Amino acid sequence: MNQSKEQRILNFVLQNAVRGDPCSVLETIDKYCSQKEWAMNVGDEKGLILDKTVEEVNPSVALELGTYCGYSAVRIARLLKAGAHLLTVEFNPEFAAIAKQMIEFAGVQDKVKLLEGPSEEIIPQLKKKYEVDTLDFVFLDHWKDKYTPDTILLQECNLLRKGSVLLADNIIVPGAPEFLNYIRNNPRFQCTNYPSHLEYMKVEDAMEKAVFLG
Ligand SMILES: O=C(NC/C=C/[C@H]1OC[C@H](O)[C@@H]1O)c1cc([N+](=O)[O-])cc(O)c1O
Ligand SMILES: [Mg+2]
Repeated sequence: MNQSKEQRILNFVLQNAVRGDPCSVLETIDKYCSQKEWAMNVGDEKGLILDKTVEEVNPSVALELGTYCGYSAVRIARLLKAGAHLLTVEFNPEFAAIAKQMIEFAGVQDKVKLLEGPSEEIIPQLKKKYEVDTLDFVFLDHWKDKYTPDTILLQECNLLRKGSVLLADNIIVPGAPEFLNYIRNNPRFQCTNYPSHLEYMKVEDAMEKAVFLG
């Protein structure tokens, strides 16, 4: 059976990146996906916005929704301080299997917990099953129509505290209009827009940062 694109991306990393070097893994994925096959990693341009936000928040506990191949999990984990960790949620088993290998090859597995399943099932388990008190940082990059219901669910599960930072990818492409409307009209969030470009393309995209005001 022929390989998936995600398997080809992983193989390219295993053969060309430096084991245990997260930056090398990121560069190698970006090289493959800009030169050979496009894939929906946050990429190097929007990745810089992600980096700056993670460095600013310096989270002890971070959540990512939509792991895919693990590019942004590696990107986030490489910046986490000692003792901090990232929980990343992926419901597609094939993607989760690829991401697990990607995270281990990058050497950040001790900082990342990959949770396989639908976000709406996992979010309500974070406190009891995954010993989360509150989340300092949340990266939303999964199905765009799940950004809003999952943001509401995070609040209902008391997983956000005053100052928790949400960062959402793909505000323009594929777009998350309902989320943008929800979050920008919600007095409990302070929003900032970061114009950028769709990964590996000359197409406009943007990220939206939303700080929970408690
Ligand atoms: O659908 C996108 N992401 C959501 C992926 C959602 C889920 O697809 C299967 C897997 O469970 C993954 O989590 C997406 C799509 C594009 N795009 O240009 O089509 C660009 C992006 O950055 C994206 O994150
Ligand atoms: Mg995305």
